[in-house]
Amino acid sequence: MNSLPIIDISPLYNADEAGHLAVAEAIDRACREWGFFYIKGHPISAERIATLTDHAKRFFALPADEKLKIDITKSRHHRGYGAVATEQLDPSQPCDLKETFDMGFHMPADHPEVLAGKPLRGPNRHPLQIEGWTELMEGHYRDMQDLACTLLRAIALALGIERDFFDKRFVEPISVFRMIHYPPRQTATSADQQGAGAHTDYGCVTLLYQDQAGGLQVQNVKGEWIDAPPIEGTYVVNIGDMMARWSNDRYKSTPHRVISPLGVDRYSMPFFAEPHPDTEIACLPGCYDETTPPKYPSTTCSRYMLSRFAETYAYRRQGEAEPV
Ligand SMILES: N=C(N)NCCCC[C@H](N)C(=O)O
Ligand SMILES: O=C(O)CCC(=O)C(=O)O
Ligand SMILES: [Fe+2]
Repeated sequence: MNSLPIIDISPLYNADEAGHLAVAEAIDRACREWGFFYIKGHPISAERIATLTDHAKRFFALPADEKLKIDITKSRHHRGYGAVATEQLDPSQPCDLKETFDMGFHMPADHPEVLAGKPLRGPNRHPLQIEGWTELMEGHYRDMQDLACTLLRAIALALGIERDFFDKRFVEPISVFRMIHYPPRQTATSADQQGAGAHTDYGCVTLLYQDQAGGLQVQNVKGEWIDAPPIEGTYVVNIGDMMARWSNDRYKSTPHRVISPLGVDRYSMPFFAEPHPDTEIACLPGCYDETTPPKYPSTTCSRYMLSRFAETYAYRRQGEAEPV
């Protein structure tokens, strides 16, 4: 078994319970065996993807000083533009050869949680130079959160917990929508300067749109890297570490990486689904018993996320005060 499953999730959008169950079972199997799968039959249109891609290309083509007006390393709330080498997903490798735009759940500056200085809470920082950007991205963020919650309801069904377990926890979430530009790799031998170093994701589930350039690789059970090639009209979905903790490793959080293609630009757009920051992440009922006790101590979403950020962002590692 060396290729990732493709699951048609359209039955989740109609009322037939048998259809929901069949999809939940397919997702359950994929999460146990791979922690990775493709979905088709989702509601994000090809036009939406085309518009987003056009906006991403326009943004990343701006001069550096324009992009750096929303520099993420100068954002108190972890929003905005990350230049090449801002992030280092694999600490044993050079910094990632990619630039990024990150947005989250928008909270106005006068919101009580923002005034209280709660980590990761605050307003989005959009590139105002690009007309229509803010409306497009804020609408897409809501649509991606809805899609994530639809998948999470199927996961809840598979895990035998209340169907709305995750919906309740994803109110005012810290989910992130990110756009990524991977500049082309110049020579065949520069494969070790990775677009994204090997890592596991931090959150619950990640929903990834990738363009046709290729380069995403996933580790199989034998530890070999296999390609997760682009498949038109699909999203790649993967389990993150918080879901692995919640499910006591019933669901795998699988290492993956991006080897930038030679001589071509690559664009991708992951949505990292992460719950409300105060959510407790502790082994779910039904995921442990006497023979398999909980493997991870309980933590909270925000505590866990901040510890992971500190490992992969050089500027957060240096013990600098939170920037403005
Ligand atoms: N969730 C947030 N905020 N992510 C921003 C960094 C993305 C890196 C990482 N692979 C990840 O799993 O998150
Ligand atoms: O760009 C991709 O295809 C994957 C990116 C990724 O794994 C991440 O940002 O966590
Ligand atoms: Fe990832």
